Amino acid sequence: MTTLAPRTLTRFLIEEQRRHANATGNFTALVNDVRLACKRIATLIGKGALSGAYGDAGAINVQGEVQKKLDVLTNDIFIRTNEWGGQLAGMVSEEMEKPYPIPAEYPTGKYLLLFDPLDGSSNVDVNVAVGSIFSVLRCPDGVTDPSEEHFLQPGTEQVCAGYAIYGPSTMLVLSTGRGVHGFTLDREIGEFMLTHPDLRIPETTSEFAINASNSRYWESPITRYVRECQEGASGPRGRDFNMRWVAAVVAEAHRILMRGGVYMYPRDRRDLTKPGRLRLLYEANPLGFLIEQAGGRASTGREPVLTVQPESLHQRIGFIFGARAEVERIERYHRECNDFEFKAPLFGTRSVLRSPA
Ligand SMILES: O=P(O)(O)OC[C@H]1O[C@](O)(COP(=O)(O)O)[C@@H](O)[C@@H]1O
Ligand SMILES: [Mg+2]
Ligand SMILES: [Mg+2]
Repeated sequence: MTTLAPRTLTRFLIEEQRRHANATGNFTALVNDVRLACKRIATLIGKGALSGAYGDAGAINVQGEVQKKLDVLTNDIFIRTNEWGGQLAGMVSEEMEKPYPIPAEYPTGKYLLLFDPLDGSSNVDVNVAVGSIFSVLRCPDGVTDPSEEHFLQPGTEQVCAGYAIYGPSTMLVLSTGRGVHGFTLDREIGEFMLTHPDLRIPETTSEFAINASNSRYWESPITRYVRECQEGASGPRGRDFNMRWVAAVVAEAHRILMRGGVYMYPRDRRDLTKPGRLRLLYEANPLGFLIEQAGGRASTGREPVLTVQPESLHQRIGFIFGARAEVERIERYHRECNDFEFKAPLFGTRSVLRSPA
C-alpha cells in the first residue's frame, strides 16, 4: 500500500522554484520565513484571552490609531522571523513610521517585505477573524539600504502577495503571479496543506460589503450602487442582494475568494485628509494582486489599484474589489458621475498607465 505525496506549501514553493532555471532558493526561503511568522501569530491569536495580550498597548501608531498589544507583538514576530535570513533588504509595516533596515549583523538580500501584521485588530477582543497581509517587491538593483522611495512601487511590481487568516482554521493564501492558492494549516503536523488550488472569483454576485454607517459621506457613484442593490428585485438590478461586514478587509477578501462578492471601502468625505481608509502598500496592493490573479477586479473606483503610483509609505486609498462585472459597473458609475467631488484635486493619484498631468 502506498500513500500520496503530500500537497504541502513546501512542495508548492519547491515546484515554483524549479520552474526558474536560475533560482537561488532565496525567494523560497523568504516565503518560508513569512509562513513561520504566520504560524507563530496563529498560535498567539489562538490562545485568545489566555495569551495575556488582549487590550491596548498604550501607544498611537503612525496612522494615529490606538495600537493593540497584539499589533505590537505581531509586528515584532514579523520583524524577528524575517530579518535574519539574508533574503531581505528592508521591511515596511503598518506599525512603523519608517522602513525597517536589516540590522548590520545579518546579511541583506534583494527583496522588500511590506506587511500589515494584524489586520482587523479591533476584532481580536471579540474573537472574530483577523489576519496578516504581506507583499513582496524587488529591491532596486544596487540598493542595499533602501529608503522610503524604493518601497514606492506600484502593485503591478509585486513578486508575491498573500495573507494568513486566523479564523476557525488558519489559512495562508498566496500568489506568485500564477493564480491564487489556499493552504490550510494542519496543526498536528505544523504544515500548510494545499486545500484550495486555483481560486477563481465568479464574475457576478448578489452579495456586497460596505460600512453603511459612512453613507452620509459617500460620493454619488457609491450611493447609487448601494441604493440599486438595496432596491433588490423591484429595482434596476432586478434581483435581491445580501450584505456582509466583518470589519477586517483580510476576512472580506477571503470570503470573496471563497464564494464571490464585492467589497467597497471607497474614498469619501469623512476626513478630507484621508482619501480612503485602507493603506495602499500593505493592504490594497497585496489583496488587489490576489483578487486580479483570481479573475476579479481591484480598483480605486477610477483606476486599477495596482497601477497607482504610491506617493508615501502609509498612503490611504479608496479600495473596491471582487466580482469583475460589479467592480466594472461601479467604475462606470464613477465615470458617469460628473459632480465636483470627482474632480477634487486633493485626491489626485498618479497611475503608471496615465501620463502625469
Ligand atoms: O472600522 P471600519 O470603518 O469598519 O473599518 C474596518 C477596516 O479597517 C481595517 O480593519 C484596518 O485594518 P487594521 O486593523 O490593520 O488597522 C480594515 O481591515 C477594515 O476593512
Ligand atoms: Mg489592516
Ligand atoms: Mg493592522
